Amino acid sequence: MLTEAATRTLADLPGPRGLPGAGNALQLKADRLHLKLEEWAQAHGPIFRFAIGRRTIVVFGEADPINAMLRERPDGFRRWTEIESVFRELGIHGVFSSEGADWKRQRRLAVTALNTDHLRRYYEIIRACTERLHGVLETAARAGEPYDIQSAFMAYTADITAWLAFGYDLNTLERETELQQHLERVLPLVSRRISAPFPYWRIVTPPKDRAALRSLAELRVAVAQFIGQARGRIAAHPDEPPRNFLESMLLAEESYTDEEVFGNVLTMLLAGEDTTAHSLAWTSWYMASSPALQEILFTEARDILGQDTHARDPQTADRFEHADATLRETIRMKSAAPLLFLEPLHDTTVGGVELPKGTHVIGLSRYAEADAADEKRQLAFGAGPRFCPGRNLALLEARSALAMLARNFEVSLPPNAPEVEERFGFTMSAHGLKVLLRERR
Ligand code: HEM
Repeated sequence: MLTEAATRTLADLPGPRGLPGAGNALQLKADRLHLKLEEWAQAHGPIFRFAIGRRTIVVFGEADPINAMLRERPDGFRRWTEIESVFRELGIHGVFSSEGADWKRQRRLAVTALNTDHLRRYYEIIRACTERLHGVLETAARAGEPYDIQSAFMAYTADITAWLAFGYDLNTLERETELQQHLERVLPLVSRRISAPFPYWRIVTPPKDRAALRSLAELRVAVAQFIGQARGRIAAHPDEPPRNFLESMLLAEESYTDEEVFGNVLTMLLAGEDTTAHSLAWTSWYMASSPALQEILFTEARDILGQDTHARDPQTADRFEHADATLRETIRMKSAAPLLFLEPLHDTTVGGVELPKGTHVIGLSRYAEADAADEKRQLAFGAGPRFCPGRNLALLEARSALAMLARNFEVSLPPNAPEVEERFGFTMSAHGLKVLLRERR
């Protein structure tokens, strides 16, 4: 347990002035939450408090106390209670939203499914999706119109995650499918509900929520298909060991409920799609904004790939040092997860502040990272026992896509394009990003 001496209580902390009853709720927009909190950290210092309705929230913007809390899980800290209840109510409750013993069991399977050996054995999946992505970008380049590259990256990451974690080839890259639009609506819904001052959805369902709930219902139908296929494969080859996360859940001795299997399939899709796709989208924005960076990435890709369009094996994918460094720096500056939601399970003290059990805490991972040059203290993928198990997959698939992009296309921003904005919807996306692509020979 954290045992430092407390010098301040919650009441002693600085913070923005709010209104009686509403607190600071009226100063916050759900889709710009991270920007407002970072602005308040500048104004009030790295540890401050604000309120949404009657709920006081303590914000930490320094790497050390955030790291300390993350490392105290699962016994000292948990994710916000609302994360579990909202995910559970929406039927997407899995390893991300679980706690305690439930989390431990699911975590083991997730880590095994996403471990480096497994990924390298199945690199062919990443390669095939990179080749498809190349085809899709080629068509966009020939059309010559401003192009929504973030959607293409979303299809790319959804296809890889589904194929690797469930053995199911969605092929949203090449097939007309609405699955991706459905996926895109779910995390913003989660975000609205978690940060709501009260459970508004018990009283009224706004149109945005209704659309997201319809999407969730469609996703459940699609997920039932993956599970049906996996059960079919297991029945046909009963002696073979599980080949992926879904088969491990279906074959595990300690059986998983249908709700847990569903929840985890959706959790993996949601965790694996947005984060990596947004990071790739921001990287393409940096490329489009910096001809010098683009030249470095192109030269590296041409030197390694020659006339080939993409990396055909994991050893080649590992050679793109500049692409890797660009991705890591992008993930640091344009963090897909700029807010980490924590809650102490006992009364405790962090950063000299007394935190009673159940206090809502937010860690500003990007803001805190600005002073965390040491990679061990960086927070873009979290830290401690709940560190992102998909980090290596994210970096491998992103490297493969970025090397392909840099080798085959020049990326630019359309003339007079509106400014690209950071938007928060549980993950942080590049809102309004459109690029022009030109094929390289
Ligand atoms: C650039 C890409 C990604 C970023 C920035 C990212 C970031 C994060 C962060 C910050 C967390 C919370 C960690 C913590 O609480 O300490 C997390 C958790 C998680 N991520 Fe990722 N992630 C990425 C890609 C992926 C991918 C590709 C997958 C899987 C396909 C994935 C699966 C998960 C899961 C299952 C959890 C929950 C772990 C747990 O609660 O034990 N992530 N990720």
